[in-house]
Amino acid sequence: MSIKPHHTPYLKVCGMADADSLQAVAALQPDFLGFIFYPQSKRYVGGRLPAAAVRALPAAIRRVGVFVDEQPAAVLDNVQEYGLDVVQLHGQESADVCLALRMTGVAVIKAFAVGEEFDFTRLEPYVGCVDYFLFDAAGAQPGGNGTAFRWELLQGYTLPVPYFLAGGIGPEHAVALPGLSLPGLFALDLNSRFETAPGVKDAGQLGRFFRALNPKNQESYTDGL
Ligand SMILES: O=C(O)c1ccccc1NCC(=O)[C@H](O)[C@H](O)COP(=O)(O)O
Repeated sequence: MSIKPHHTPYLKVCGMADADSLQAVAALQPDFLGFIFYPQSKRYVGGRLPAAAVRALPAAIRRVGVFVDEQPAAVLDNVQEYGLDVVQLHGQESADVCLALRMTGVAVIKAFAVGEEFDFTRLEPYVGCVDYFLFDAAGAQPGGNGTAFRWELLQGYTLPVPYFLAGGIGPEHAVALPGLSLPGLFALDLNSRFETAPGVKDAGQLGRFFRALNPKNQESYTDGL
């Protein structure tokens, strides 16, 4: 019998669009760093972050490109140019598009916007076509809205696809997150709640948050809230 070791969720910091902040956040060794390839986003990497700075990241940090209803050929061009390990599809991409991209060897995250309720049967066609789901709060923008959905909706999750929990996760959640037990939870996604400006992350605040996810450090963290 094998016993799977319990681990705290992996950490993804998304929406990196500033070279200095990229270096500071990379030094914290997150598991994933996300880059937005959606021109309408305030965190769009185009013209802000050289591809070479992304390619130069340590291999232990997985580079995630976030796309919204982009042509697969354009997604793959950016995979090459930026050395992306993972593509996060944050629009209405079909299961077929996800599978076609995955077959090229890049890992695929399919994002879904969660409102007051969520119909989990929508996910079924994607099983086997993606590596991960990402559940984000529905809002005015496709992502980066800074609001949370009701995480309890995930308590009955039964699909064999691990997921990223996203949407409005902020410094105050470090207290509740270590005790959060959601089936299938793989990683936490942090973005606008840790910014000093769009695309510029507060590495000090992120570092305190990372440390606080270790329950042993909780008491000193709440002193600082
Ligand atoms: O962050 C954006 O500007 C963005 C724009 C368009 C599509 C996706 C986008 N972000 C993707 C993410 O994975 C975010 O981290 C996620 O939406 C959560 O963001 P936040 O609510 O700010 O924590």
